Amino acid sequence: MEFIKGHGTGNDFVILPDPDGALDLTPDLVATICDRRRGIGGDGVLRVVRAAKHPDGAALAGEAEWFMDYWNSDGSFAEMCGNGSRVFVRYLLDTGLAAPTAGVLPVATRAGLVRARVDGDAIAVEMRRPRLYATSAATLGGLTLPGTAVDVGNPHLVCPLPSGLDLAGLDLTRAPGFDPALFASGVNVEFTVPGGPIDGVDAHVRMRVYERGSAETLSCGTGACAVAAVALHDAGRETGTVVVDVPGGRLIVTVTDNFCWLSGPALLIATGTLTLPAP
Ligand SMILES: N[C@@H](CCC[C@H](N)C(=O)O)C(=O)O
Repeated sequence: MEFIKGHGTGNDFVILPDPDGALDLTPDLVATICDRRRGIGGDGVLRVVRAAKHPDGAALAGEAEWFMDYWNSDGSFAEMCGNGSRVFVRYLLDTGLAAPTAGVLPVATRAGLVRARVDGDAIAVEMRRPRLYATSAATLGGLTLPGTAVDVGNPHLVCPLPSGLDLAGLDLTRAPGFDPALFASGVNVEFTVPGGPIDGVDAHVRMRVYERGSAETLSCGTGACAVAAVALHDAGRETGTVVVDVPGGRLIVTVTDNFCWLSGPALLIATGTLTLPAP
């Protein structure tokens, strides 16, 4: 079958066009496709299905033609993927499968509807406003790092590093520990340090992330939204614009009273034919 490879700030995805939802996509198949030696390699899979043809998208079929069926590289589902939705929209636009109406293209996801806008080379998606709901902690090596639990449709734990601790020095080859009572379905963990001042924005943060289901990635869009919401909250603000630098580039997050805009580059880089394993 045809596949397309794309990425947003280095968060890379294998796109599988499956308009009628006919493909028998299993966790094992997703894990094989995402394997960087035995497969194509990616942080996740974006299956492109008509909303009406997928049980998780059907309720939104009146509002969006296409459903982003997102899978993590280990074959688990996630409710939402910020960078994935931006790459998904790039694919829909470049192939002509969809076109914006009045500048806006809606996409159905497991976390509800996201609305996308093309913004020069960047694609911006409007998602739900991040909800800060608890304090918790991550453990890493011998460290216990306090953080804030944030719901962006999917779960996040944002841990600002104490001064003196270097972001680049963290060993994220292993999963950080977290409180399973608070995060029963697992959590994406972001580690942050302040960035230098940038004119015209309310905060600037640098982050690394260990994603649920995908290990360390070069970027996480929903993670950037969670980090921005915590940075604004710590600055005594509820809304504003935050520059979030990830290892794979730069994302801009704008939190409004009701929504959160995530903007950054989204590129398609290759197409090919995937030979599916014999059943
Ligand atoms: N990289 C994504 C998030 C993907 C899902 C996440 N690993 C989860 O399990 O919640 C993003 O850009 O938001």
